[in-house]
Amino acid sequence: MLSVEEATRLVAATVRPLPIEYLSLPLAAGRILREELRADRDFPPFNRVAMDGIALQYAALEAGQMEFRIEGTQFAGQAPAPIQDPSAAVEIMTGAALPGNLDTVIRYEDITFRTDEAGHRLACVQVPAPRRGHNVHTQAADRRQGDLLVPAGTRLEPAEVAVAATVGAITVGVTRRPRVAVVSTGDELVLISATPAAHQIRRSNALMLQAAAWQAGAEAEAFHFNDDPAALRQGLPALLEGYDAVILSGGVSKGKADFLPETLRELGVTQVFHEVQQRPGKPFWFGQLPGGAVVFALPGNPVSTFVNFYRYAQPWLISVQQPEKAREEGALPGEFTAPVAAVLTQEIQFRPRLTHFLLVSLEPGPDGRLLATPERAGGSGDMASLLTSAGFLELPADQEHFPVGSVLRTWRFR
Ligand SMILES: Nc1nc2c(c(=O)[nH]1)N[C@H]1C(S)=C(S)[C@@H](COP(=O)(O)OP(=O)(O)OC[C@H]3O[C@@H](n4cnc5c(N)ncnc54)[C@H](O)[C@@H]3O)O[C@H]1N2
Ligand code: MOO
Repeated sequence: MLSVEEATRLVAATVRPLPIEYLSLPLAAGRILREELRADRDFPPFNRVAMDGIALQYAALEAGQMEFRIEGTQFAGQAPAPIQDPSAAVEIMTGAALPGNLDTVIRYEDITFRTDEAGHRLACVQVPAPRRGHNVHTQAADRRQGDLLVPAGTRLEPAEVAVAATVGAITVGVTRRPRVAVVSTGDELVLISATPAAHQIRRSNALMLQAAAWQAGAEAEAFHFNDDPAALRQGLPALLEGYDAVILSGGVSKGKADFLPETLRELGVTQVFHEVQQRPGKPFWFGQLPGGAVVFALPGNPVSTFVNFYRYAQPWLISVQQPEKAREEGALPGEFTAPVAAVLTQEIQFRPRLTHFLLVSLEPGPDGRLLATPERAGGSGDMASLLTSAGFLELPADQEHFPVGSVLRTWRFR
C-alpha cells in the first residue's frame, strides 16, 4: 500500500499555479500577490518633518545662536520654500517637506516665543544637546526608489495593502481563488435544516469542508448525491469540468454502496491512488480528470474527512495559489506546507504499520516549545473530539512506541 510520503508526492505533482486576475485595493486583501511591488519613489519621498516646531540651519545653533526670527509658517501639503535669511527659522508642522536650505527641527516643547520691539516673532531654543538632522525623517532613509518591497507569492495582509496603496498600485495581479465543489455522498444524510429520522444524520462533512476550503482562500460550493451510481454519473461531470478541485466525502471504502472509485473512473477521472498506509483515512482515493479537476475522495468518517482535508487538500489549495517560483524554492519535494514540531507529553503505543494521525491539544511549554497532549478521542467517527484538538501528530508507520519527549511533525488546524 502507498505510504503517506508517496501519496503526498503524488498530490503535490498535480499542483499548477492558478491564473492571475487583477483586483483593485482593498479587494485584493487576503490574496496571493503574483507580481512584485517596488518603490515608485524614495521612502520617505522628501525630507519629512517628524515633529511640530521650527526648522532652522544647524550651523547657526552650533555657532551658539539661541534666538531665531520666524520668517513664516509651513504646513504639511505646502511646497517647501527656502528661507531668505540663513539665521532665521520657519514654524513647521509634522508631515511638511523640509525647505532645501534647512536641516534641523526643534519641537515646540523646546522653544519659548517672544515678540521684539520691531514686532518680529522670535523663537528661543532651549535644547541641551541639539543634533544636526534632529526630528527629520530623511528622504530615502527607509527604502530607495526601485527597491523591491513585496515579492510575488506574498499574501496581501493589511501591511502589504498599505504599501501597495502608497506606491499607487490601483490594481494588483493576484491569484484567482481556487474553485472547489465539496460533495457529500450517502443515503443516510439529510439537509442540516431537516429533523433526521433515528437512522439518519445531518450532512455535516460538506459544511465542514466548505468552511475549511474558504479558510484556505478558496470559493467552495456544496453538493450532495445519494448512493446511486446513476445520479453520480449524471451529476459529477459538471463538477469535474467546472471546478479546480472536487472534494468528496464518503463512499470510497469497501461497502456495497461505495460507488465512487468505480464511477469516477467510468467518468474518465484518472485514478492516481486508492488507499494510503494511514489511520484515519486508509480508503482515501485521489485522481484527476485530464484537463479538469483534481478529485479528493475522502473517507466519510468525520474525523477522517477532516484530518485528510488538512493533510492533503488544504496544502494543495494553498500551493495552487502560489507562483511557480515560490513553490520550487520554498518547498521540500513532496511537501508543500511546513508542519511544526511538537513535543509529546504522554507515551503512545501504536502497533499497526500505518502512519497514525493523532489528534492533540497544543500549548506552549515552559521552554517555549509546543507541547502536544493526545485527545481522548472515540475514533474517526468522534466529531466532537475535533472541538478540543488544535492539530494532529504524524506518527511514522515504521515505529510502534513513542516515548514522552518525542519530537514529532504536527499539523495545526487552529
Ligand atoms: N470492510 C471495510 N469497511 C470499512 C473500511 C475498510 O477498509 N474495510 N474502512 C473504514 C474506514 S477507515 C472508513 S473512514 C470508512 C470510510 O468509508 P466511506 O468513505 O465509504 O464512508 P461512508 O461509508 O459513506 O461513511 C462513513 C461514516 O461517515 C458518515 N458520513 C459520511 N458522510 C458524512 C457527512 N457528509 N456528514 C456526516 N457524516 C458523514 C457516514 O454516515 C458513516 O457513518 O469505512 C470504514 N469501513
Ligand atoms: O479513515 Mo477511517 O477513519 O480510518 O475509520
